[in-house]
Amino acid sequence: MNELLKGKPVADAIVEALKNDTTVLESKDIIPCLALIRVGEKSDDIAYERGIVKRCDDIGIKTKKVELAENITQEAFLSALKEVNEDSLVHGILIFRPLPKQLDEKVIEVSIAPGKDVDCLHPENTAKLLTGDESGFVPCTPMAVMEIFKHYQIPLEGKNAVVLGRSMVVGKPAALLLLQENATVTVAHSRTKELEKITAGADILIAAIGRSEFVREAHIKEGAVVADVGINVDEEGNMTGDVHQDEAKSKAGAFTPVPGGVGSVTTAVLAKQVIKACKMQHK
Ligand SMILES: Nc1nc(=O)c2c([nH]1)NC[C@@H]1CN(c3ccc(C(=O)N[C@@H](CCC(=O)O)C(=O)O)cc3)C=[N+]21
Repeated sequence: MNELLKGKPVADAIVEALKNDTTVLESKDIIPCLALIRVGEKSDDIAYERGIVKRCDDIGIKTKKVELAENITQEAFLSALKEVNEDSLVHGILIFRPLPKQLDEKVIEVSIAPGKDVDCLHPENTAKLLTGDESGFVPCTPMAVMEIFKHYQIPLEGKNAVVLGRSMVVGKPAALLLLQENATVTVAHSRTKELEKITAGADILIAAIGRSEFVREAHIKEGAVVADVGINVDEEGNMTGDVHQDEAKSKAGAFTPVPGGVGSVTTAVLAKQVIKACKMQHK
């Protein structure tokens, strides 16, 4: 059996639940609002921004675009951030990354209001993720993977899960979330020896290395569940994942397509966290 784990039904289910929330909030004259801080005009930031705005519009979440010049100083950036931190009409803040070199991400991370940090930048939220404290926010992409597993009722307890990649945005948080669901977790990365042997033992494989079609047939255990987090765009504008789709199709038991998989759930998870932030701020 080979199941395609499409993102759309997962995103639709999340969105339906959120629409109830926005209706209730609206009856109390509260409009949830997400501030999007973009520095410069990078095409992948703009692609993500477009997806976020469309999703938020549909749910009834307001978006406030904060567009800053590519050469903005650290001081000016922090003052723009302070403004949305202190704006009581803004409930969530997302900063597109990576930021240009003149900006110090370490300082920016601790400057975002933790209660509005829907993308889990602030160390207070990463600490909550580590300890399993659900009052914090989780990075949207690994959360999207977990929502897909939940929706398709993929058992995780006691399973061998291998996360390929160790970034703060996907790999590390994915490992923690899988651990919380009682999987046995291995984190593999570019320096891992005999990588194929390790991934080929995985019941659950999460590919988050950022290399187009890196995961081939030999990496995949027969019947495994494969989640592909990669969004790679080639010169012709075609989107590919970190997994070779045809080879996953012949070997995996279930896998997420690209496009139309994890990426399509990410904005729904982001919206969910904005509603969570909004509710917390109006308690
Ligand atoms: N703090 C932060 N978090 C990010 O996750 C982040 C970021 N900054 N900066 C930019 C990159 C790039 N990125 C994209 C996401 C979706 C599409 C995209 O095209 N999504 C399609 C669906 C893709 C699919 O179906 O797989 C859509 O929304 O319709 C592109 C690019 C996120 N990033």
